[in-house]
Formats: sequence, structure tokens, C-alpha cells
Amino acid sequence: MGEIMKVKKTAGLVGTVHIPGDKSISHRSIMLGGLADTPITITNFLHAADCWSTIGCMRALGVSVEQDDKGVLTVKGNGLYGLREPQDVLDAGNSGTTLRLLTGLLGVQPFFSVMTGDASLRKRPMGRVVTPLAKMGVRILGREQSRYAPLAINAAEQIQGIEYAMPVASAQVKSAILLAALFAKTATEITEPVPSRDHTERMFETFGIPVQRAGSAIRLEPVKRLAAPEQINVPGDISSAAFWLVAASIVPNSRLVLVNVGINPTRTGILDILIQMGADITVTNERWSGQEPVADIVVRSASLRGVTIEVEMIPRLIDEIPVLAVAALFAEGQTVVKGAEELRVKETDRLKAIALELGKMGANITETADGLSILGPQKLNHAACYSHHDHRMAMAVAVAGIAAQGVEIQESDCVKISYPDFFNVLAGLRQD
Ligand SMILES: O=C(O)C1=C[C@@H](OP(=O)(O)O)[C@@H](O)[C@H](O)C1
Ligand SMILES: C=C(OP(=O)(O)O)C(=O)O
Repeated sequence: MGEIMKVKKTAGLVGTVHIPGDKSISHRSIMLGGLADTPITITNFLHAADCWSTIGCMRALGVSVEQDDKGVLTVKGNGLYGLREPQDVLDAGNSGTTLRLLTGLLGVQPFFSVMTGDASLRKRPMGRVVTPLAKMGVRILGREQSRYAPLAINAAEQIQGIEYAMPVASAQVKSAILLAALFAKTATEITEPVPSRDHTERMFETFGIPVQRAGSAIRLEPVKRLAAPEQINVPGDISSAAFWLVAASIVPNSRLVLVNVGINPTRTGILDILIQMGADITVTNERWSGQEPVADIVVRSASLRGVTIEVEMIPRLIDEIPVLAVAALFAEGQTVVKGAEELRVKETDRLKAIALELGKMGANITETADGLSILGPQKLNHAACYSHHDHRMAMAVAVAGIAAQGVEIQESDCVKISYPDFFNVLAGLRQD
């Protein structure tokens, strides 16, 4: 039995939150830094379990990653062709981003490697990266016709660029192909059904790799060497800020200032939807952190109304749907989420887990094949809820508890995956 966290109802949330570093950008900073031939300093790196899985894998591939007493990292790679054969199986832990992106990078190396992850990650679909990489000439074998990890990756021979129309909008699949494409003999062209987060493309530009983009099409020529920056400053993660955006909106008497939030337009669906629901959100002090836009956000309590979230919006708020479901329970009217079947293949089946766990608090949520339907407002009771070992579920349930009658969260320590300090920050904001 893992940790149990008891969260009480609160009379308000007031204060300033320095939003921890973006998980997606933190992973990519280590991977690209590890392909450079000059040292790179990374500030505001997300020190959470998923990003440390990436560090562990890159170290096993011969990259040096050191940390100072302020958490600033120095990454020293051995150049684009400098990764070394790992001595053991690489463990991506709970991190889909680590496993999928590194499959792209390892598929094109002149050595053998094996990648695996925890019980949850070994159930997540890997065929979506194996299929396009195989078309490029990468040789991968995995469980159940190479659909699941562990994945065994053979030394690469002839890697060709591809023209590939992605069947699912997934930044992880896109990024795996783009990483492999750096090493191919010919150019690669990818199109996505709906644009997904573009942190890889932006970071490629930071590393001097030209990326041609038109709508949802991307073209990349192979490169010989990276022109690395001296420093990367990781913006705060809007997916972590989302818990505070919803919590302050639905808990009366709240006012939070969220400092240094990444507002890359491929990630700001949560802001657009909450504003459409009537949230009191002000985006201020907009600035740049390298190629990524950031801002401070002020959020105050507000009366929310239900909203319909269509499929085109889903990639822009994919990880925020658990906490948006909580917002919908406090909003007046119907909220419908459509085209979100991808949530079934995350750390857990999030559509099922949302209906089940918030249901334990008395919520009536209709789970559909590809989404949710919620008629609010609803009265929630105190209950004991299970995280399903899913960090976003644990935090979403906590937000419901502080706004309702409190909650006990079983297996709450999974917040270490993306936001280790979440419960401490919450304790400091409560007005009890
Ligand atoms: O590329 C990334 O960093 C991520 C992409 C998304 O996954 P998919 O690519 O599976 O949609 C997202 O859910 C995940 O948290 C991080
Ligand atoms: C789905 C997530 O991450 P990953 O795919 O990297 O495990 C997430 O952080 O919600």
C-alpha cells in the first residue's frame, strides 16, 4: 500500500506559485543536450521522476549530467554521433515521453539497445512509433508483434527519410520520427491530423537545426552537427499550472499568481476553455524563454458554465482533461468532451478513472467511447479515492476534495512523476 494523503476542504487559496519546469521541454533539453559537443546548462529543469528517467537513460548512453546545489544541470554530450552502447536495459520508468522519443533516437544508432518501463508503460502502445521507424529502416522487436515494451533495438544500417501521415496527433510519435530523421540519408516529411505540441521543433531551432513548417506539415533535412546554445531556461509547465487554474476558479475567495507559465499556443487549450467557461484569468508580463513564450497568470474564483470541447482542441489540453472534468462538476450546465480516446492509453485509462474516482465522491459523470459528459453543478461528498498510480488523477482528485468536502487519496505519492512538491505548495496556499 502506497502513501495516503488526506486533503481537507479549504476556505480559499491565496498566494504566489512558482510553476515548476515543463516536463516535455525538460526531457527534450536532456536528449538534445546529450547530442551536442559543447556543454549546456539547464535552469528550471523539472526535477521529477519522469525527467530523471530520461537522465538515467542518457547517462547510460555515455552522456554526463551533473547537478549543482540549486538544481541547475550541466549536460555534456559527445556530439551527434557520440552515444555509446548501454551495458544494460534502459528503464524509462513511468514515462511515455522517455520511451517513445528515445526509441526514435536509439533506432538510428550503430549499436544494440533494449528499452523498458514500469507495469503501466509496458501496457501503453508502442506500435505507433515502431511502424514509422520501421519504414525508415529501423529494426525493432517487442512484445506482441512489437506493439509493447520491452523493445529490443538492433544496430542501424541504412536509415532513410520518410513521408508519413500520422494516424494519431501525438507529439511523442512526431518527436521520435524527427529525432531519427536527423540521422537519415534523405529528408523526412510528416503531417499530423491536428497539430500537437511543437517543443521538439522549437528546440531543434535552438540547436541550429532548420525545420520547415507549413500548417500541420513538417519537413526536416538530416544534419551533421548541432549548434548548441550555452543555456536552456525551461519555462514553467502549464499542465502543472492547470491544477491551480481550476482550483482557484472553483474554490471561493481565491486569488493565485502563477509565475513563469509556458504559454506555447500548442499547449494553451486549458486557458481558452477555462476562459470560455467564465474563469477570471489574466495573462500578464508576456516574455520569451528562448523559443518558448512564457507569462505570469492571475486567477481568481469565478462562476463557471459548461462547455463543449471538440476533437481539434484535444491535443492542446490532452493532459488537463482530468482536472477539467473537476471544473465541469462545479460549472452550471453541460460539459461534453469529444475525441479524447487517447486518454485511454495514458498512465491509466483516464476516462474510466475520472468517472470511477470522482464517482466515489458522488459525481455523476457519463463516460463515452471517446470522452465525457458532465452536467453541473454537482454536490460532492468526502470519499476515499484511488490514484491508479496516475499523477494527474491524484492531483485532479485533490482539487475536487479541496473544493468540496475533502478527500483521501490512496497511492498519492505518484505526484512525484510530474509535480513532487504539489501537496506542499497546496498546504502553503490554503486559507483555513
Ligand atoms: O511529447 C510530449 O512531451 C508529450 C505528448 C503527449 O503525449 P502523446 O504524444 O502520446 O499525445 C502528452 O500527453 C505527454 O504528457 C507529453
Ligand atoms: C501522459 C503523460 O506523460 P507520458 O506520456 O510522458 O508518460 C502525462 O504527463 O500526463
